[in-house]
Formats: sequence, C-alpha cells, structure tokens
Amino acid sequence: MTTIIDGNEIADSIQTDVRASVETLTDAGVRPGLATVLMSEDGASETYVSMKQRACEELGIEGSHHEISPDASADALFDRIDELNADPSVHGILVQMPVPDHVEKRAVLERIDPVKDVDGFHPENVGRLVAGNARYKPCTPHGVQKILAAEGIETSGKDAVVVGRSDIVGKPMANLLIQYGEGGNATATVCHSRTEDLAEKTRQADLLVAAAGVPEMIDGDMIKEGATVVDVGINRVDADNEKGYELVGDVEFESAKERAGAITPVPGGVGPLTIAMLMYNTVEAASLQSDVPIDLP
Ligand SMILES: Nc1nc(=O)c2c([nH]1)NC[C@@H]1CN(c3ccc(C(=O)N[C@@H](CCC(=O)O)C(=O)O)cc3)C=[N+]21
Repeated sequence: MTTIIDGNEIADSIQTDVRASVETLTDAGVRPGLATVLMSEDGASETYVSMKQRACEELGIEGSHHEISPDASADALFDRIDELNADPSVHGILVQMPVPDHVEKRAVLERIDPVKDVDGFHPENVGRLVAGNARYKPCTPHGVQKILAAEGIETSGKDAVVVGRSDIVGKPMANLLIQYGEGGNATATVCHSRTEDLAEKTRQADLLVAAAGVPEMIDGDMIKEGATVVDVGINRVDADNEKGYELVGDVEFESAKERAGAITPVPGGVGPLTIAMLMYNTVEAASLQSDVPIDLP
C-alpha cells in the first residue's frame, strides 16, 4: 500500500510547537516579528505572501507586509530592507522571490541582515549550512526533512536523488541529505536539465525529491518500486474551473503512486511545511536576537 503523506497534518503539529515557543518569547516580553516584502504583481506570489501573513496571525507572530511597486528602483527595495534591518521589532525578513529583472537578486539577498534572514539565502547562511553549522535551514528542504522524520523514513545509507539544482531547494536539499545526523547520511545525486538519461538516475533512488519546476516531468516509470517520492513542484496549469488554473507537482501523481512506497501530493504536501518552517525560523530568529531561549524540536 502506498502512503499518501499528509503535509497539512505534519505542518499543524510543527505549528503547535512553534506556538508554544511564541508564548515563551511573548511571556518574556519579546513578540516575534516577521516582515514580508513583495515587489511583484504576480498572482501566485501574492497568494503565497498572504498565506505567510495568515500563518503569522494564527501563531501570534507580529506580521508586517511591505509592497513595493515592481516599477520602482532597486534602491526603493534596498532602502526598505535597511529600515527593516534596523527595526528591533522585526526579527525575520522575507523578500518574496522572484524580484523584477532590473533588481539584482544576489544584491537583495546580501542586503538582508543575516541574523534576520529567515529564508536562509544570505551567503553567510548558505556557507554555514554547507559547513554543517546552519543558523536557519532553508524552509522547503527543512520541511522535507520534517516530513521524512514524521513518517519514520530513514535516509542514512540510502540513495537520494534530487531533481533540480536551485539555490532555494535543490542545492540546500542535497547538502542536508549528505550531512551527519538525522535526515542526513544519504548518498545524494543532483540531477538537472543537462543530466543525460535522467530516468536511469531517478530509478536508483530510494528517496526521490522532485524540485525542477516542470509540471509532471517525473512519471511512474522513472520511480523505483517502494521509493519515497517528495514532490516540491507547485505549478499552476490552465484548467477549466472558476480559478482558471489547477496546481500540479513535478510528479505525475497517478502513475507515481502506483510505484512509490510513500508520496507527497500537490497541494497538501511540501507547501504547508514551507510555511511552517518559515514560522519556525522566525521564532528561532527572535530567540537569537533577544537571548530568550526556546526549545524547538
Ligand atoms: N523569499 C522567498 N521565500 C519563499 O519561501 C518563497 C519565495 N520567496 N517565493 C515563492 C516560493 C513558493 N513558496 C510556497 C510556499 C507555500 C506554498 C503552499 O503552501 N502551497 C499550498 C497550496 C497553495 C495554493 O492553493 O496556491 C500547498 O502546496 O498545499 C506554496 C509555495 C514559497 N516561496
């Protein structure tokens, strides 16, 4: 029997722990604060940012949202980041990606105070992660590790294949998988658009993480019998419904579930964990910046 992993349930349980830490901090006079910054009019980006703000509200985190016109200068964004860096009530800053083409993404990530970088994208935090001394683990790969832990899926000694080499998912995911400790000790292979014979690689995987951003590119034929399949893709494809689109993953769910031992759906798989781990990193950030200890698993 294939296990269909319930990401919402795992995210809820993490949020319960996060809520307890929010209370610890608030009782000590520190209300955790997260600032989201959006420089885009893209519908999906607006949806994701509002989901993050809603999660803040539910957990007692002070959320503030900042919109900057996509036509504004890069300096308008940098000035706002500087203000948020200097604001002691803001412990975490998230600049929603993508930013417009005239704004250099790298410069944005480097502008955020690394202690407030709850995405974990600043080069200092990337370096710390690779060195095995992470400050904030990037939310999506960290969420994948939480899914594996919640389902009791062993990674140690296993063949893990990550499809996609992005800075926000593929690279940090592979790094976490090869690290010492729980959720690590795997043999990780990273595949991408130039990989020759992708299916030959994915069929070796005990754990397959699909994070290429290509709708339904992984089908059942590419999956080893009994493998764990984690689908990170969240793709909007045109559909004949009132929204005009539906969400599909990077995995063709119907054929994949016939082969997988366990599989995450889209929606309701990794997505909710990404939000939960952002909240987790925000309370970590508040604790670090205030020296009030918290106890998060
Ligand atoms: N600086 C930055 N940090 C991010 O973490 C970041 C970002 N930029 N840019 C865009 C991506 C995308 N992302 C999602 C998070 C949760 C869901 C999620 O919860 N999805 C629901 C469905 C949502 C729906 O209905 O549209 C689900 O999968 O069940 C989706 C997408 C965070 N991102």
